[in-house]
Amino acid sequence: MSTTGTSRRVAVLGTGSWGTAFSMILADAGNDVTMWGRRAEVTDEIRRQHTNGQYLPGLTLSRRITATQDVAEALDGAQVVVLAVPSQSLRANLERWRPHLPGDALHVSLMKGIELGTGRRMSEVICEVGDVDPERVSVVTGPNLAREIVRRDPAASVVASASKDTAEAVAHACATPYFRPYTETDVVGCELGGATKNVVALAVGMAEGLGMGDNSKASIITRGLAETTRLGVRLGAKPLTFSGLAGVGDLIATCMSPLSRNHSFGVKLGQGMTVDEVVAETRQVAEGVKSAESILALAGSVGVDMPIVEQVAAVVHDGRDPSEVVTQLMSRARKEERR
Ligand SMILES: NC(=O)C1=CN([C@@H]2O[C@H](COP(=O)(O)OP(=O)(O)OC[C@H]3O[C@@H](n4cnc5c(N)ncnc54)[C@H](O)[C@@H]3O)[C@@H](O)[C@H]2O)C=CC1
Ligand SMILES: O=C(CO)COP(=O)(O)O
Repeated sequence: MSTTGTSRRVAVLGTGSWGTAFSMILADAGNDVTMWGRRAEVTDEIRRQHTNGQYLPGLTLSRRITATQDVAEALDGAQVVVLAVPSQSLRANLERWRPHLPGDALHVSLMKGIELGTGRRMSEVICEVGDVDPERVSVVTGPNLAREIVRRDPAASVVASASKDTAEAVAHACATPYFRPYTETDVVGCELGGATKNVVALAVGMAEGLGMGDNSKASIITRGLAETTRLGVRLGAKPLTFSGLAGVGDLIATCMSPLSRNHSFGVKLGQGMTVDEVVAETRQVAEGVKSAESILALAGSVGVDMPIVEQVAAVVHDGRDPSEVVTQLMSRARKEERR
């Protein structure tokens, strides 16, 4: 694999699917990567066998990638710190990691969720708890299913930061012949797009599990985009961000792919499993399950109507039957499409 970036020392905190796939991208781009993970069996396997069989079976990792359970070791000398843990665990993890975070490093969020209780985006949690300057924080988001990325199938993505220089530096560090990052300054729009598409994918999955076809799924995706844009614009995002990779791009990938954990979670709910049953057999994070509640609360706090998110939250938190969701959505008062 040819390299396209200047070599940097990168710490990737999180050894799940996306932390591992993104480490592969970083190594292919010429960087040296130290991953941090909680479980010795995973970090030992990455370090000794150059594989992560639980999350990405069949992948052989570059010798540029190593792994440790010691966060101080992972962060020592890191020029870029990549955060890839489940969104709802970020705050508690950052509280432990804070003493070791290199003050001059660029921080990159790979996470697609909104924090429960605070309604904060992940970059906000990084700035607040990690005490990081917003100009040194960026977000990588877009249609990037980890299991396709590790096949090195071509994909595009967005690196968003308040600082154009930071976005450019991070994009440079992760550009490879199969991974094409675009830069963006609309951090709010990119993070809301990434978090909300997971909830919409749950709804699309439910429709599929109930036996509905492509008209139904396309309608949910499109109306999901409308309510995502409504919330984003109210919170200061640029409307056009939602027609880009962080909006439509990620919605299409996540809502249509059987590789999406959120989509698959929704399918199982539609087929009649309970949330607890699906959680029990799901070993990876489906962020939309928690973000449905936090996004709904965020929308409520600024007076934005999000009927699809509301119905998903009713299913995953209040046990509403998915078939009732359809009736609820279809019986809403008719209105103009753009309102
Ligand atoms: N997998 C994918 O295709 C993509 C995922 N993302 C986002 O990346 C973020 C991470 O997701 P994945 O790596 O896919 O999840 P995953 O479920 O594959 O891995 C999560 C990792 O975090 C660890 N973990 C779980 N609870 C933890 C805790 N309390 N503290 C510290 N570590 C904990 C797990 O052991 C695992 O190593 C999510 O926000 C997800 O939405 C974004 C783009 C693509
Ligand atoms: O964010 C993703 C693709 O861009 C991954 O989606 P899932 O978390 O639903 O697998």
